[in-house]
Amino acid sequence: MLEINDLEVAYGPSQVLFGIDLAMAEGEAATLLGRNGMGKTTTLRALCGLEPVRAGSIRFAGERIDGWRPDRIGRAGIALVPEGRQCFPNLTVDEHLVAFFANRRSVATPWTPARVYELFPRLAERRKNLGNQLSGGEQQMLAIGRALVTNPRLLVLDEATEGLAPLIRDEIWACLGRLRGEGQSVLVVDKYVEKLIALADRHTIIERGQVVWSGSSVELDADHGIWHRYLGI
Ligand SMILES: Nc1ncnc2c1ncn2[C@@H]1O[C@H](COP(=O)(O)OP(=O)(O)OP(=O)(O)O)[C@@H](O)[C@H]1O
Repeated sequence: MLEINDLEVAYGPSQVLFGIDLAMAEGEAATLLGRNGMGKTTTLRALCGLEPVRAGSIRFAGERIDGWRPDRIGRAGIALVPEGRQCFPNLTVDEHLVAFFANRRSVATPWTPARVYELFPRLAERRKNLGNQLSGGEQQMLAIGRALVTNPRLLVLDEATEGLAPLIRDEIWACLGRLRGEGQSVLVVDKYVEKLIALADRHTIIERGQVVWSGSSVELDADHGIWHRYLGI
């Protein structure tokens, strides 16, 4: 479903990705790991068309999508839950979900605003609140809901548990586990390796814009030397 080959990205003269490879099959959950500033967010942003690709290729669902505009990539079925949530301050919760709802692939049981409210009852209580009137946890739930109602083939989450209270974080992990159980393909960047091992099938670790390790949850779980060496844990 997704194949990133030899991806290179630069911010002006400063190159930050030096040939990232990553592949995912439909229904898989994969992670991208690495210390701060190693290029995880940049990889996700390039995948979503938010940073220009300098070299390499990105194929999704049989098409080469590098060079496409972000809205086209979104319509092709990739939805991003961005770092920092990026909820619209002047739209209500309801407006976020209604504006983004689409069932382009005609899935049998699509994510609708009503289903998102079942998933996150706290959001239902806040449905008339504006984006800037929500707590961090509520904004995160809204960012996930906004991505889900596009009914994506691939859901991409960048640090979705960052800065949240432990109970809310657990709620987000439970939500991701449920999505995974329903067969949703997910690509996750996060810091909680134990949670990610439980959630995902495959992991890719990057360091200074290059892949330094990739393998299964079993392999990552078995070798804490990898955690120490590449993740500083
Ligand atoms: N807009 C930008 N302009 C210039 N350099 C940038 C920009 N965004 C990121 N960088 C640099 O690119 C490198 C990779 O950053 P990136 O945000 O992709 O890392 P990351 O692995 O996601 O880290 P973090 O966990 O801190 O978000 C870093 O050195 C960062 O300083």
